[in-house]
This record gives sequence, structure tokens and C-alpha cells, in this order.
Amino acid sequence: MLRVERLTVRADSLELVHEVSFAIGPGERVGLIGESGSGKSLTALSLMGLLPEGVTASGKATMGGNDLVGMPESRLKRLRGQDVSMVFQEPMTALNPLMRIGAQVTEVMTLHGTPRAQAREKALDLLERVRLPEPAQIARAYPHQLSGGQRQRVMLAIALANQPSLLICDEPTTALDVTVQKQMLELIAEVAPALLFITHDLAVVASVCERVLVMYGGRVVESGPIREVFTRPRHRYTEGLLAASRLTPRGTRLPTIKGSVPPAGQFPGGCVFRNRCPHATPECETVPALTGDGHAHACWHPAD
Ligand SMILES: Nc1ncnc2c1ncn2[C@@H]1O[C@H](COP(=O)(O)OP(=O)(O)OP(=O)(O)O)[C@@H](O)[C@H]1O
Repeated sequence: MLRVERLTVRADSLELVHEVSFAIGPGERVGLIGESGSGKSLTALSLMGLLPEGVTASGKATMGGNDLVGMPESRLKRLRGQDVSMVFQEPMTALNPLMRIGAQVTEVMTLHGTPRAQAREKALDLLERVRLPEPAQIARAYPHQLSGGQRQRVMLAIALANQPSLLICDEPTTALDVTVQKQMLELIAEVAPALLFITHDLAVVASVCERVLVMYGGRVVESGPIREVFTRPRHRYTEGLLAASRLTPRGTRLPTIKGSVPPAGQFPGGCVFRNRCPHATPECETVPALTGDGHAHACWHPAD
């Protein structure tokens, strides 16, 4: 559905993203992880034609027969929201503070040609779809009257309004508290037609995506199914990322807890290392999910 080939992003002579290639099929949920500054956001913004001034993309990104890279702004405007749409980290900067929520959701549809009355009706359906309570009341509210989690749901409703084939989320839950974050992640996983999910949080990517791309220094250094990458990382940088997040590959010791076996209850997310795990539970085959403190943990293997 989306095929990115040798996408390169530059600011003058400085190369910020180097020949990134990947594909996303219909319905697929792909994570894009990597440390701050590794090029995740610029990769996503290239697909939306939203690169900052002075930053340019080359290469190819084909979707539905269109090449999104280098497409004139007038054509991109039509595709944005319809082919690909994006949810950003901070909804307050994306929402218009002076406009009621209902009007903002309606407007994205009328801009794409939906008759106003129909768009208004659909806006209420969308607010309901993103599980906002009392959609009619929310539609009449201004952004500052909603909680951070509710505003992010509104952004998701706006992103889904024109039925895009691909949803891109850039750290959509970073600003939310942990319980709200978990609900939002479940919602995104449920409603996204296909997903490119950007985060630096491995636990989040493990709970939402099936496949992952690891970026480092502007390049994709590793990619594959979550389970494979998280249990058998091939790149040293991925190993480091896993160790730092305590999602360790089999046999890796965590220096901070070396020599002691934490109680089983400490790892409510379960464990991917079933056969070697002293705390093996029926959930152990799953990749660790979110735990209470927002991080994922794998089990500790004293004998490894
Ligand atoms: N407008 C710009 N001009 C020049 N360099 C830029 C510009 N925007 C970003 N960069 C640089 O490009 C690199 C990649 O940035 P990018 O925002 O894509 O990283 P990221 O992986 O998304 O990081 P984060 O997780 O912090 O958002 C960084 O070194 C950044 O400083």
C-alpha cells in the first residue's frame, strides 16, 4: 500500500535521513523506533509533505499510484487526510483554541468536499467512534474545556474523518498519563486502517505494532516482526535500546538487577522467554505489554 524507497532528507548539504526504505501493507501496524534525533519525525513528515522550511526530501514514497515525495503542494493538500493522515504529540498546538470541537471535525470533511449537513452528522459519529462520552456535548465544547486525553481523541477523530488508508502517529501518547495512554493506544490499534507509529518507547511499540523499524543516525538499521527484533536483535544499537528499556533479549543480563531474581509479580506484562523463565505464566509467549509504570519488562534469567 505504501512503499518508501531510498527516502533521503536534507537540510542544505546536511543529510538527516539516509536512503530509508520500507513498505506498509493494508491493515498493517508498523512501529518506527529510535532515539531522539534519529530521523523518525522527518521520515513521517516527508510522507505528509510537511517538512520544515529549508528541509527537502528525495527518493520515492508511492501510495495509491501517487508519489508523495516532491508532489506539488496543491495535490498534496487533497491527499493529506484522505490517503495519509497524522496525529501529533501535542493536540493543543494542532487544535484551534477559538473554534468548537464539532466545527473543527466538520471542517476537515467539508474541505474535502463533504456537504456541511452530512459532515456535521458524521462528526458526531466520529466523536463516538473515538469513545468520547456525550459526543453532542463534546462537539459544543472548546479545546480548553477538554482533558489532554479527550483532546487527543478529538485529534484522532479529525485524522480519521476522511477515511485515510494510512494513519501516522508521532508520539501520540507521550503527553498523557499512563492509564489514559493505555486506553488511547488500544483505541489507535483498533481504529487505524494501517498504522505507522513513531515512538521512542519500546513497550508502547510492542503493545500496538506487529512489525518494527529501528532508526539510528538517520538510517533504518534493523526491521522485522516485533517478536523477532525484540528477542533476536541483529544490530548493536537495537540491543542497547532493548537493554535500556529493560526489554532484554534472551540471555542478556540487566546490570541493575544482576544477581537477584525479582518476584514474579514485578513483571505483569509477561515474558517472551517462556522456556527459560522462572516466572513462566500462560501469557509468557506474548511480547511484554505496558506495566503499571508505563515501561515494559522482560523476565530476568539468573542462569543465562
Ligand atoms: N528544520 C530542521 N533543520 C535542520 N535540521 C533539522 C530540522 N528538523 C530536524 N532536524 C534534525 O534532523 C535530525 C532528525 O530529526 P527528527 O525530528 O526526525 O528526529 P526524531 O527521531 O523524530 O527525534 P524526536 O524523537 O526527538 O522527535 C535531528 O538531528 C534534528 O536535529
